[in-house]
Amino acid sequence: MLRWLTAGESHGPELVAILEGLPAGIPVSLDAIRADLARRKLGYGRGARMKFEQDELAISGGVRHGESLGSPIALRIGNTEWPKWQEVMSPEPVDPGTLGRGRGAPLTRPRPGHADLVGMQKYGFDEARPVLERASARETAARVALGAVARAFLGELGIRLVSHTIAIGPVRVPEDRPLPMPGDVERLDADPLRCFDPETSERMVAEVDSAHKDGDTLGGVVEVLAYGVPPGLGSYVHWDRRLDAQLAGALMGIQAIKGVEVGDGFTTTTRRGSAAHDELHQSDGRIVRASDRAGGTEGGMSTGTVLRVRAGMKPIATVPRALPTVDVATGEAAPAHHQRSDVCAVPAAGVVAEAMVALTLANAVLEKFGGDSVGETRRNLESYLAAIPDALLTEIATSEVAGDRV
Ligand SMILES: Cc1cc2nc3c(=O)[nH]c(=O)nc-3n(C[C@H](O)[C@H](O)[C@H](O)COP(=O)(O)O)c2cc1C
Ligand SMILES: C=C(O[C@@H]1CC(C(=O)O)=C[C@@H](OP(=O)(O)O)[C@H]1O)C(=O)O
Repeated sequence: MLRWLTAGESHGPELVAILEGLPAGIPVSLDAIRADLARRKLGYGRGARMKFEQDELAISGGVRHGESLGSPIALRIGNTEWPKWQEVMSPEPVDPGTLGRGRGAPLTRPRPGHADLVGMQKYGFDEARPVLERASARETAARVALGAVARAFLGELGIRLVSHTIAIGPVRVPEDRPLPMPGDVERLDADPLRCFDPETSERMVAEVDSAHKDGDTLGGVVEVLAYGVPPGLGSYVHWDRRLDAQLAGALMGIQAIKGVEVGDGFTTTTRRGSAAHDELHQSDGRIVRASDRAGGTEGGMSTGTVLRVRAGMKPIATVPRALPTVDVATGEAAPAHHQRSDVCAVPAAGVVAEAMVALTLANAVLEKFGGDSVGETRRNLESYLAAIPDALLTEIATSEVAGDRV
């Protein structure tokens, strides 16, 4: 079983993350993790903080000479903004007199749609600072770092991931467009919205500009694809062993994600059964699926076709033209607090979603195949595949052979 934990506040000294349960022998490169951290900062519409804050990555355990040791992997990501926040976020008590001004002023006007109000009720705070510090999606940097390690493990088994933006607000990629492949990552990352369709991307940029001009924010939809996933990860035997349920939980666990679809998801509900499923046919001694509407799972198990999941993100809650709220210090109506924020963080959410899918798949792989070294995991996977009887053989949709969406 793979376990992972993150800790750290948005304006604290650093984020820390631990990943336990990965086998030895996985190539783990600081540069590869840094590259993923940089990808998480991408996207047209992100706020000023992404430009000046650097993610200072260090590995403090579990890796030697570029390879995992099988022991817990410990990562640290320093917040370069820390010097400005040392007093506000000091772990030691500070003089309340000096704290009450500037950055340390109490945030008593909770933002509708953020964690502020319920967090204050739940944890017994009289202002929102101690809530938003951990609710903030700054924490997703730690998950992306862990996800990069999980992806390196999956890569050793031929499983490769890619994510892209499907929609920004009402602007959506038409359903008949081809799916990106893992080899398209550079092109995707070069696009302002990480959108694979240039014409839609232009309209997305205009939508972000328009929201920005209006002092407003946007959400959208991202899609994660995994190629080379063997059949049989997850299980139908119990609810919490279903791969689709695990993926949905992992994606829903990302800040601001409010909907998840597996495959054609909600669109499937509008179809008749005869047009909703993936027919099985015989071709060259293999069973092939005539379409990929299910998105790579049946009965809570991976099918071997392209795994395709989508996550819907709500618009950013810190709306520049601040929403009406109540100042909990006075009981009076007031605009919600706002200093700065992203107009749209959907492209970044795609990179985070990719990390969460990688961690979920890595866990499912280890549950099925185990292994204390990556070589052992690989041998177990190969012998499982080799033991599938000829009459049941299907193709695994690797990134080399997978076709366009049907
Ligand atoms: C990558 C990313 C960046 C985000 N940036 C902001 C932001 O700048 N301002 C904001 O109010 N919310 C932002 N959010 C969303 C909030 O963190 C989220 O809405 C909040 O924690 C409340 O959780 P909930 O939306 O899941 O209920 C971001 C989310 C993600 C995934
Ligand atoms: C710092 C990050 O995202 C932050 C997530 C976030 C939120 O409320 O979730 C609010 C913003 O922080 P601030 O209010 O300090 O500008 C984002 O910048 C990051 O992704 O690294």
